[in-house]
Amino acid sequence: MFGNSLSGAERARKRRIYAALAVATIFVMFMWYYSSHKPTVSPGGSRLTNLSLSTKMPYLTPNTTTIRPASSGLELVQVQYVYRHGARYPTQGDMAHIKEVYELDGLSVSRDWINAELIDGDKAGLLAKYGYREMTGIAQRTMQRYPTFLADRLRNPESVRFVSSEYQRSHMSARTFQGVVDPKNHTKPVTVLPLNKDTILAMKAGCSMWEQEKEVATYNAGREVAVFDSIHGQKLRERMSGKLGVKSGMTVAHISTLYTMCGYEISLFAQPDTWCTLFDPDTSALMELRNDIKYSRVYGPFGANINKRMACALFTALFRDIDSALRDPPNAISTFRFGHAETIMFVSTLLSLEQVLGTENSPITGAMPFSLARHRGFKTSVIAPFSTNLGIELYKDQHAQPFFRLLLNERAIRLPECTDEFCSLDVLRNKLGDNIGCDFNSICRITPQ
Ligand SMILES: O=P(O)(O)O[C@H]1[C@H](OP(=O)(O)O)[C@@H](OP(=O)(O)O)[C@H](O)[C@@H](O)[C@H]1OP(=O)(O)O
Repeated sequence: MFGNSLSGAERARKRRIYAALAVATIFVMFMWYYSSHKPTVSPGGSRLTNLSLSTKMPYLTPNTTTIRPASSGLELVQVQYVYRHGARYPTQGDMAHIKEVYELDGLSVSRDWINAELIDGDKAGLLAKYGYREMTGIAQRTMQRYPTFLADRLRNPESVRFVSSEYQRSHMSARTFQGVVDPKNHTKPVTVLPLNKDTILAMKAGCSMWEQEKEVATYNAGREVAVFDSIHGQKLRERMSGKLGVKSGMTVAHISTLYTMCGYEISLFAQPDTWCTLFDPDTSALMELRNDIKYSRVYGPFGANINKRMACALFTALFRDIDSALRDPPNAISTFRFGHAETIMFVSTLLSLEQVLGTENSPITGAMPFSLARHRGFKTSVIAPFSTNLGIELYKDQHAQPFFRLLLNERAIRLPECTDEFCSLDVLRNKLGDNIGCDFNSICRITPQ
């Protein structure tokens, strides 16, 4: 009744069904792998990305609905924010590296990958279109976060101030932010700190001791990057040379520039379809790790001890304003300060925020397993993207006891010494210790041996 033998036609039909199932299975598996490894191709104009782009990371709008309002017993007295400027064009140094890649022997990419704006010296270091947009969006959300507080304070033009470093990118970020917060121009013009007097925003500029220590940090970072390149370089070179048609001469340093170019393409032009197609999320995270070997030593917790002091003049200014506000709350001054990537990295280093931001905080080395590195607290795409910002909110309770809350990139963070994000000001004052009232100039002075 149930003969074992199938007719020839039935056998052929079965073979076709099995073949179709096999093809479908392979297709489904490919689509799963591709979708989990390809960079997010954002809709036109959006800069959303799943790539880790280090200090060239665009500022991604946070979900600010997660910010808890203060409990009814806490009255907001003052807000102070410190920012890196918005997305900017490459500095002269980066433009030179980009030009070198454009001129690589055998480079074969389509014309739209060669973006002249990335090597236009007239634009070097200037705030870019998306940098203005970042600042506008952050200012709008700031107004929404403090709807009555800022409106009340702006009635007294003296009580909201804006300060920037001397660089155009910081100054124009401050002016853009001010234009949104104070459209009627009640407040004073942005105070621009001359570079040779700026100890709080472009603080590295005048610090000889840090400059001297930077040489050592850069040397140490170079040794670790060499270890990194010895482990990962071959695979990276094969991947990139194959994709770009470069026959020889591509170094890992060139690949680092390709990675930087991807960051600028996304941050400045919302363009994920050129150099960024060379990087999947894991490769971009690996390149960020290579960068963070350097940044964590030059500016971060794994370099010279002076890195832990470099934000002391800034915190002295912040606490000068906090103590003044506590003496006279109705006339408290809220200040918005606009600096650079290192401004926030030095703040993070002084506060040891890497311990808040990650579970792995051993020195970032060239041989660090990626499985460990992905959990590190010092990650530049988190701490130092364009427009990165740290806020200090000052409150007093019904007994006039002062409390503070920190926000990093519009998300509340809790110091390990605090039991809640709203925390006694004494905890922050004690944590900062003699960084408040420090003599920055003597810290930076090189004492003759
Ligand atoms: O993106 P990073 O933090 O590296 O930018 C640095 C600048 O370094 P560069 O982009 O050239 O690699 C650095 O410029 P440099 O000419 O001094 O090397 C600049 O001083 C520093 O403030 C960072 O620039 P930004 O203003 O934070 O974007």
